Amino acid sequence: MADAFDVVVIGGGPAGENAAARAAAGQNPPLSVALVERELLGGECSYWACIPSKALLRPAEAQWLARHAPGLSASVQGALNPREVLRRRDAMVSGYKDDSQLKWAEGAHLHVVRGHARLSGPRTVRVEGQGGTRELTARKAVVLATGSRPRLPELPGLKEARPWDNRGGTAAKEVPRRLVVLGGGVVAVELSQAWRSLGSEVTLVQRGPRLLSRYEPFVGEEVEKALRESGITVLLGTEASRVHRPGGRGEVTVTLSSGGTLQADELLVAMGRVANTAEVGLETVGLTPGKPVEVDDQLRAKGVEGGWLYACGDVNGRNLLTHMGKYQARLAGDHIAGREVRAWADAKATPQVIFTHPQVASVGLTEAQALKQGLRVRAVQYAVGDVAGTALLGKGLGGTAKLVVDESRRVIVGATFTGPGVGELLHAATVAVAGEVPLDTLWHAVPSFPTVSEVWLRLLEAYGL
Ligand SMILES: Cc1cc2nc3c(=O)[nH]c(=O)nc-3n(C[C@H](O)[C@H](O)[C@H](O)COP(=O)(O)OP(=O)(O)OC[C@H]3O[C@@H](n4cnc5c(N)ncnc54)[C@H](O)[C@@H]3O)c2cc1C
Ligand SMILES: NC(=O)c1ccc[n+]([C@@H]2O[C@H](COP(=O)([O-])OP(=O)(O)OC[C@H]3O[C@@H](n4cnc5c(N)ncnc54)[C@H](O)[C@@H]3O)[C@@H](O)[C@H]2O)c1
Repeated sequence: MADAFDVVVIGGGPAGENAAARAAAGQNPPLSVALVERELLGGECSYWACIPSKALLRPAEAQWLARHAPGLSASVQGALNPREVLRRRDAMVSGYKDDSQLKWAEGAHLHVVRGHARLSGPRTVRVEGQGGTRELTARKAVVLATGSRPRLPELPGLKEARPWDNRGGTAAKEVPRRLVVLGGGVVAVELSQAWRSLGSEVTLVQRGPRLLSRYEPFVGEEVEKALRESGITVLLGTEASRVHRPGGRGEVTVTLSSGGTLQADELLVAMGRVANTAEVGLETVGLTPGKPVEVDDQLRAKGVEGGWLYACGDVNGRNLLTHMGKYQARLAGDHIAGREVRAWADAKATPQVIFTHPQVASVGLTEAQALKQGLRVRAVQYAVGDVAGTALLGKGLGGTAKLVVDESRRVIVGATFTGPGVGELLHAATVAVAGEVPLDTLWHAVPSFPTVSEVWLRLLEAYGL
């Protein structure tokens, strides 16, 4: 017999947890919500993505900042202690156990079901778990929040070489002596820097002409310079053409399109993600498996009659970021609970921090994206190192700040910062972009002296205020 709930959520990552909790709390009496998870509550982000990667990067960033502080730099010239860094990483991922998340879910009155879930028709979900198969029905809605998995390109020998993906790259117990990284996006630059800081000889291989190509051009240039300065070999415009590692262990050889070869002890593949929709029963409700689930601005799957299927987080392919998945999930949960919602921040005000040193922080459109959308924009730029607040943090730490202004409305549609700790500068920009705060009003938002935020004042002056 089927177990009936008001809502069934498939996938207990950040998106699924937030959709479930928000739906459960959104009505009086509360809706009954089942949350189905096949591995660990908390999802990829908590154990094999955001949290461990940032835990691995943090000591190196603190060391970088200290090494730029006159008076302190001489005391911090030694190497990091890899054992302690890896131990800290293990603590930050709760030893790969989800007890605390389970406690939270119970506190939020969610009914946690363990197992692999598949849609088996409209409003029905079949769960295969250790205790057998269980059929769940949803009176109001099913939320798909199954996330994404790494994309492994068709490269001869790659699969057999058993390369690291984000799991190997964040959960490894040993520091490889030599590491080759394929890709030039966010995962590639963050994890290259993390493993280099722990002592690996790192070679990063990027097919395109620059790193981090989705951001303002200075972002890739400045991160590339920092990677090279830390001893990482960066190969741009280079592709791997085959991989050889007999038995999937030991030394791995990567053949490059240029003809040369690289030898390493580990190979990390960081070439993007694929939505987890191949094995979730999409075909039983008329959707195509294997592709992201396209959604409307209420996060309902397009093409499903009755509007009972929602999709939040990486699985819908809108923005592969934890905070944006959680944003969508809050809106989906509210909509299920009967509130009017519209998800618009995805398209115009998505913030992101890349936790390299220097950090990269961006929100909204780049200048090139704004021009492509046909906006009449003017961009202004200022050196982050030229404000007193940055100089006080240390010597030679500065990066670049850039605002993209929509000239017809005199509002900011995009902002990008590089430099020390600029991630914490970003929310001001997100408020300005999402709130469409007019420049003439921003002029009266006075940044404190001497902080890095004074770069806002200089940018507005550069614009002509
Ligand atoms: C190395 C790395 C670092 C990252 N760092 C950041 C960062 O710093 N900041 C940031 O914002 N984003 C970061 N991201 C992106 C972020 O991890 C994802 O955007 C986020 O995890 C998406 O959340 P989600 O809930 O959609 O999916 P996931 O976190 O993937 O969770 C999906 C859950 O669903 C479960 N599941 C899947 N299929 C089924 C099924 N059929 N039945 C039951 N359960 C199922 C999975 O086991 C998993 O627990 C990073 C990604 C990587 C790879
Ligand atoms: N700090 C953060 O916010 C953070 C950190 C890590 C990951 N993430 C998110 O996780 C997602 C996945 O990150 P990612 O770095 O894997 O993906 P990505 O899309 O950022 O980068 C993929 C890289 O792989 C390269 N590539 C793709 N196919 C290739 C091929 N066949 N041959 C050679 N090169 C190829 C691309 O040129 C690109 O450089 C991203 O959306 C990212 O935003 C966010």
